[in-house]
Amino acid sequence: MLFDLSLLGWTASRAAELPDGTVPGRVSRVDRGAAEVIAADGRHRVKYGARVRRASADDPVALPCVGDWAALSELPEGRYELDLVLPRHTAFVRGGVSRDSRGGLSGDGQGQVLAANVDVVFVAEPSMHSNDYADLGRIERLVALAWESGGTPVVLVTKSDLFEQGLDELLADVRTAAPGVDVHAVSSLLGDGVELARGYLEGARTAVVLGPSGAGKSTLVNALAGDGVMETQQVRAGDGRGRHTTVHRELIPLPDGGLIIDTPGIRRVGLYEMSQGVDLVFADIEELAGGCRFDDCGHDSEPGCAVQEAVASGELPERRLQSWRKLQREAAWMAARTDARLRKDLQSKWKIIHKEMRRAGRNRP
Ligand SMILES: Nc1nc2c(ncn2[C@@H]2O[C@H](COP(=O)(O)OP(=O)(O)OP(=O)(O)O)[C@@H](O)[C@H]2O)c(=O)[nH]1
Ligand SMILES: [Zn+2]
Repeated sequence: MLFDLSLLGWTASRAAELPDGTVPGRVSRVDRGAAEVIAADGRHRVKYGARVRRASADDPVALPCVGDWAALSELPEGRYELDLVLPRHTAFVRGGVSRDSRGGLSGDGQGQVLAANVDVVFVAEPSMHSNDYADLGRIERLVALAWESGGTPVVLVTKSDLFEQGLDELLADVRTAAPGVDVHAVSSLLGDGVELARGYLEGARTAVVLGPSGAGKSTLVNALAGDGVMETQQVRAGDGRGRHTTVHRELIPLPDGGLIIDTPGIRRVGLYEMSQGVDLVFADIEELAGGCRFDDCGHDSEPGCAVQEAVASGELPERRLQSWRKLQREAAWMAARTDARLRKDLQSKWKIIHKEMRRAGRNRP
């Protein structure tokens, strides 16, 4: 099967980053030291070249991850090797935090990239969950994660068909929790809002869907992918894996271009480092804070606190301030546990790689 890479997000500016003598491929899945990539001539399973192995031995952030664009070099017999990960435009990075058997948390200072080059982050929050309404605090948290990744959040209030009345009021509340972010109601069941969501993928953009279990993420992905998912299953059936094997695709190309990344890692997103993301979600509080008497005001009981005044006057919902406190604490906690070097290394590493590639580009015959 042939792929039109431009439908997978390949662009001229990406092409300029590709070293001579290599071909591009997009990582659709990784496991056990190898990746599945989609190249123009089809899907391939590829091993990592020496350069990738060396870099990732020092730092797991250099490991290929789903969504990466990679430079592949050709081996005999039509096989490829993954030579280089092209610069990531966005990345979901998780600090090396794991839960031990006793439920405690430990950080090993090693980050991990869960997904790369995600343009649009759909934050799916059910309009109703059991008997509860949409959880605004959870929306704030996931929108912060989305900003932190470098992608653009879009909030989808799912299962909107469960609401007969009051949906507009609910959407208005959700908008206060996500200032500056598009908010839409979606019912995958009725098909409402699905085309609106698809619109965000125009121009071959890549999306993920974040949200709690039962939010309707899979149902939405299926509604968006439609025939696309069927097609990938047929391809899989063709390679002898049996028709009825459920294949969990992690990078799903949509029929009209655009892609959805759906990985267990992204689904289980818990804690990330997210200091900047929190600031963006609480832009209203940040702005009010400009009027506080003290620069380092904690908006608690400090005199001349403009944030407390706004709560008192009803301008700022008390819930927002509580939510801000909670996420601030979490972000500080994460920052203490995530190797601060990680991000710096990540940035300088890409700078060096960029420079190397530019030099290589100039020396092209
Ligand atoms: N009423 C209604 N139910 C929906 C809608 N979308 C999904 N559901 C139902 O909600 C349940 C959960 O949907 P999923 O798509 O599996 O949810 P998920 O977010 O993928 O859940 P996890 O896989 O656990 O993360 C299923 O029973 C769906 O049929 C919708 O638009 N309206
Ligand atoms: Zn203050």
